[in-house]
Amino acid sequence: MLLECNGLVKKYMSKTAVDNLTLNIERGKIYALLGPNGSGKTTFMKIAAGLVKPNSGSITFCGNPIGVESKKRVAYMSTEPFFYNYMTIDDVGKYYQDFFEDFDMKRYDVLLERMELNKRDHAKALSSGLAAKLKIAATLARKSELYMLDEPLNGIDIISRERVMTTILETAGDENTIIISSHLVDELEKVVDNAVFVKKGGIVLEGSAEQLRESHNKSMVELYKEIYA
Ligand SMILES: Nc1ncnc2c1ncn2[C@@H]1O[C@H](COP(=O)(O)OP(=O)(O)OP(=O)(O)O)[C@@H](O)[C@H]1O
Repeated sequence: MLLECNGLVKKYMSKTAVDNLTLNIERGKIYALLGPNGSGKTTFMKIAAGLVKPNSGSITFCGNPIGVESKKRVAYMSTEPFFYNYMTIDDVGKYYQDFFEDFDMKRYDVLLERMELNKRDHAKALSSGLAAKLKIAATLARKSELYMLDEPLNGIDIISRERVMTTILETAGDENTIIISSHLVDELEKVVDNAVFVKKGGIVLEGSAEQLRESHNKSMVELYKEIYA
């Protein structure tokens, strides 16, 4: 198992963001992490990325606790901006290269081309959609075993979304694992292997997307509406 979580709890003061979450993530699969605003998706990803410590429960990556070693092998893309105002797109690549041993500049160049981004442009001058594409390019340029992308399609126009999703899947490769959180269930439905429905910090439904569709005789969009309406 790539990631094993047992009874994870994370509280922010009196607010329980992740509540007794138990989940196994398998290698080589694509996961949709689904749930309404405030359901705990980001907090879970931050725990798995080693940025937030759970109050209780356990989480391991390849059998070892989350820490310095796992951080080298896990690429996490947050919803927050990550570059400084002075940076060009070229600088963003160099900055990432300094931070991450697995960052591949050639791969970054290919991704920039796919995303129609120019290395000389200033990151702060990009439209929100282009800035979203830059974040994806920088994250995917790492040769990681687990990619966790928090709302990667936010701000990206409907025409580009399919191309961006294809780029994500092709770049990550079949042997690696992707967890994508999104509200755009219909966009994910076409591409994911597994779906995890989160509500109030816990998992309410989880499994292979195909099996969930078959056993409930509903699309993921219909299931989503049923669970959260
Ligand atoms: N740093 C923080 N301090 C206090 N409360 C927080 C903090 N981060 C998250 N929370 C709270 O924890 C809960 C879960 O938040 P989280 O961001 O994990 O949800 P989410 O499912 O990712 O939501 P969204 O879809 O809106 O991004 C929310 O109620 C949120 O207000």
